[in-house]
Amino acid sequence: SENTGGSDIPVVDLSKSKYEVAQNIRNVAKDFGFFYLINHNISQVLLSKVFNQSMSFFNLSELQKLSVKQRDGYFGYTPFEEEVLDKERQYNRGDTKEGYYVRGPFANKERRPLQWETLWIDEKIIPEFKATTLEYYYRLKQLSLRLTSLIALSLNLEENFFDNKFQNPLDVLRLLHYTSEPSNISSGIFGAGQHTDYGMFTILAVLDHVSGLQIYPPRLNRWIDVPRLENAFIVNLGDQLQRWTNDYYHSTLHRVVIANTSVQRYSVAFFWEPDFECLVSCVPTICNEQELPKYEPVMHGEHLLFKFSQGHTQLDLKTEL
Ligand SMILES: O=C(O)CCC(=O)C(=O)O
Ligand SMILES: [Fe+2]
Repeated sequence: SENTGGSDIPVVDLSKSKYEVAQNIRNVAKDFGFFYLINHNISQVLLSKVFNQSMSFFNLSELQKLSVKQRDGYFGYTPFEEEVLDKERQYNRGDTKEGYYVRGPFANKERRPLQWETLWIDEKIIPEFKATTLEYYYRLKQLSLRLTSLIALSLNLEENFFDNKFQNPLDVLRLLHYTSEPSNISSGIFGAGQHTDYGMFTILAVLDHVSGLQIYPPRLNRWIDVPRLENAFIVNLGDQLQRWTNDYYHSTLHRVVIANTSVQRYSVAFFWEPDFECLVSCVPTICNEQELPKYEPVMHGEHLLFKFSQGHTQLDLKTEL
């Protein structure tokens, strides 16, 4: 049985040998699609700086935040209830959270679909914001590359199997802030509606002990809590990894349910997304004469645009296609 760090969720320990880690990932990817990641070498000092910057940003006036509001061609601020992750259940109101998407610039200069620049908050307003969030963004990029080669190993692929799929990755960091309004499942009020993530995987950091994240692992058929684990990231596998593995690895449904609490919830998610042009199809160590692909190949950018337009209905993404 897996080490579960005191909750139902397994732990993957990056201080072990890469073969042990790969085996570990393989064991948890199918039944959970979620794991805690420990010994990831990202300092708690940097993490608390990121959360401090996040709080400074979300504490600004609505007017200041709206000055960097997300618009076509740019990443930025998404106001409360702007996003609706689960239209079916959230029939009445969007997610009770606000967010801020940030990422570094792309190496290739010409404007490409979804290679959006970030609208940065003025450094006169929050001096350290850009430097701190970008430092964290680049650290998580490195960590994601490492995790990507471990996932390749876990699938009996060459460690560099995915490298050519992440030449201009569409990765993005998102700061999130939830109001203290309690969720109400029957009224369709959620911190974040149920969804799966769109890319290869997501690395999530949660501030303090404000829980609320719940997942629906395939084998359990019920929602379980994912409490915060000290010094650990929460990693969840996304749609494209499920597709690459012909459903062997699972992109697990999750949601945020805010309990009645006086403490507000802050989290930071790093979404690890392949290149726009990356064609995602079943990997050769899984699909063969016996096992046929369940899915047509899909271009990652098209999947991402589709999902993005479903959640952010106020954005006009026509020019991206
Ligand atoms: O804030 C969280 O804990 C989860 C957020 C999430 O699932 C997402 O933004 O995709
Ligand atoms: Fe998510």
